[in-house]
Amino acid sequence: MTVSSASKHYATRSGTVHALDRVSLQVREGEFLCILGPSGCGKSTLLWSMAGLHSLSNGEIRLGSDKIEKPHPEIAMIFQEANLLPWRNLENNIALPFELKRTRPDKARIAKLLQRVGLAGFEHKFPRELSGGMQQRASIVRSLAVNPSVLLMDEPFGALDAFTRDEMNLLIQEIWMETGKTIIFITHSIAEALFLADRIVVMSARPGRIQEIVDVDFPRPRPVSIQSTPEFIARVNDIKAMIDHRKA
Ligand SMILES: Nc1ncnc2c1ncn2[C@@H]1O[C@H](COP(=O)(O)OP(=O)(O)OP(=O)(O)O)[C@@H](O)[C@H]1O
Repeated sequence: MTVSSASKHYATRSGTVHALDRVSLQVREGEFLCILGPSGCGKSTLLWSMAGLHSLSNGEIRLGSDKIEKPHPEIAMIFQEANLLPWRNLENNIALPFELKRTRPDKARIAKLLQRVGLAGFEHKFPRELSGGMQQRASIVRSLAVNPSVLLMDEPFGALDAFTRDEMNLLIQEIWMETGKTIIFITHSIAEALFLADRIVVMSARPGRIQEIVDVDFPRPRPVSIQSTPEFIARVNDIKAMIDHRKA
């Protein structure tokens, strides 16, 4: 995916908000890219534009030769909230993207994915009967069921408790290693970005710009315990200093 000089202004009652300023980025096929930055730096604006859910004021985003101006079948998005429909059971929630595309749900693929994320046997449960982590796993299945090549994740685990978040980070790492999908993942957490990413895009606050792109080369699979190693902590501090320095 290629982002070329993407800028976004929002017109509000109190004036124009300059949310993104000439952001250019080449996302490599199959990479795990994390976007890290303070609240309000335009991370969601950038991701939503990549999903074709927001239009840019200037610049363009492409997947291969396709210009992204509306949702694209190869690009799926996962939000902070699982956004399952409360009146549908899991199976019918996962079937929704197929219904929208007027195609038949790929039952074999869905069963495999449910098994993969530990939700086999829960097909007939309703969202209220599931924990937050389980709901988010279901939303991952819903996104992967249509087999997109790019998965956009907007702080998907931000609302979960620390243990569930660790579990979900391990799961998404495994899924990424197994499927080779391109994942673009927004987070506020330096540790989460370092745990997951091949590269971290550090953004600066308004107007949102790319401050720095950091390569992360810890070998995979990365265990949760890597986060307490001196090397990991040193990298967290490096990025923290980069962000603090920018504020000064
Ligand atoms: N629809 C909108 N109308 C007006 N201003 C908006 C709109 N959406 C976002 N903004 C503003 O644009 C800026 C960037 O917002 P955005 O949500 O992209 O940032 P973010 O980095 O994702 O923030 P957070 O981490 O808090 O979710 C913010 O100042 C926000 O208030």
